[in-house]
Amino acid sequence: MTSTVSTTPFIPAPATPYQGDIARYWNEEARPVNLRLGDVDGLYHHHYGIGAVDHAALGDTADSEYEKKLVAELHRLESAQAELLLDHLGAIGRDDMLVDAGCGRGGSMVMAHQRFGCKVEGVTLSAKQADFGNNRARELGIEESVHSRVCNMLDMPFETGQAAGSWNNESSMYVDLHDLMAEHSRVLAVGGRYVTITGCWNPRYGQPSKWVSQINAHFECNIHSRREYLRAMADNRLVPQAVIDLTPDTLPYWELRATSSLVTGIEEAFIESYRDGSFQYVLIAADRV
Ligand SMILES: C[S@@+](CC[C@H](N)C(=O)[O-])C[C@H]1O[C@@H](n2cnc3c(N)ncnc32)[C@H](O)[C@@H]1O
Ligand SMILES: CC(C)=CCC/C(C)=C/COP(=O)(O)OP(=O)(O)O
Ligand SMILES: [Mg+2]
Repeated sequence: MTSTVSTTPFIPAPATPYQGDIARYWNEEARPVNLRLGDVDGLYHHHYGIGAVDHAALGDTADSEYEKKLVAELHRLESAQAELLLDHLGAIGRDDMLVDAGCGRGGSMVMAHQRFGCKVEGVTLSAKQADFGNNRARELGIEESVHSRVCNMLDMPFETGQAAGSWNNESSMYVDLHDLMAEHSRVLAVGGRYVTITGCWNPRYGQPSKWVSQINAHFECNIHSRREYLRAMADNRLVPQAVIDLTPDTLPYWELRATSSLVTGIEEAFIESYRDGSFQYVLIAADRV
């Protein structure tokens, strides 16, 4: 009798039915706006962009190459967003370990490794995304350093104090924030840095606006308020070192995206909620004390 060795990594059962739905959502996701942008240079993101549009680079809308330039410009702005997140991780050495909680297809992880030379561990609920990220890492010859796995970010297989830095890039709206900050606080070394870039509803508006409800329905997520982020961090030894309102910096991305053939239908909700002040795009960097 011969024994067979499975090469398929163990995929844990979802912790909740909701997490099962989210795993399915990302396993089925294949929007051209994400794949076409990633194809520009092989960094695949599932987050949005920041910074001014380079109109000189875009050129004339009548140009036959315009759509290609538009895709490259949207991608440049998305990578600029990830660069800003990495800027806030502080001094990271080659021997350090970083954690990307909700890593998607792994674009930010590759950028982190290219910048710091360190090990980067990613977790996602989607087996398809983890495979995609690991395949990209293999293609780049960095699979020893950049690794994705299917895992709940609220229960990560890392030792207490193991990480020098950790982040959520548009992935915190799928979980309870107290549970999330407790888990980051656990895996981070004292003196380590946590960074999130997220969309959050603005307590000054009162309650989530109709646009925020529309975004929640579109992505099956549950956007938190800015207040909830700060409270969950404060309760878990994460002390904000920077809170940056990126709303004015992300609007040009959305206004440009709304003119492209790759629109998905959610552009109006982002543009209107950023404009009416009910929704904000923020970066929060916090020290683990
Ligand atoms: C919008 S994507 C962001 C991906 C990535 N951070 C990026 O910037 O490209 C959201 C990600 O969060 C992940 N996610 C949601 N809930 C999660 C959970 N409980 N544990 C691990 N990952 C989760 C999804 O699997 C998906 O990869
Ligand atoms: C800021 C907020 C509220 C984000 C919600 C999480 C989310 C789905 C981010 C973008 O993913 P994506 O890149 O797959 O989306 P799209 O297809 O719209 O580009
Ligand atoms: Mg996208």
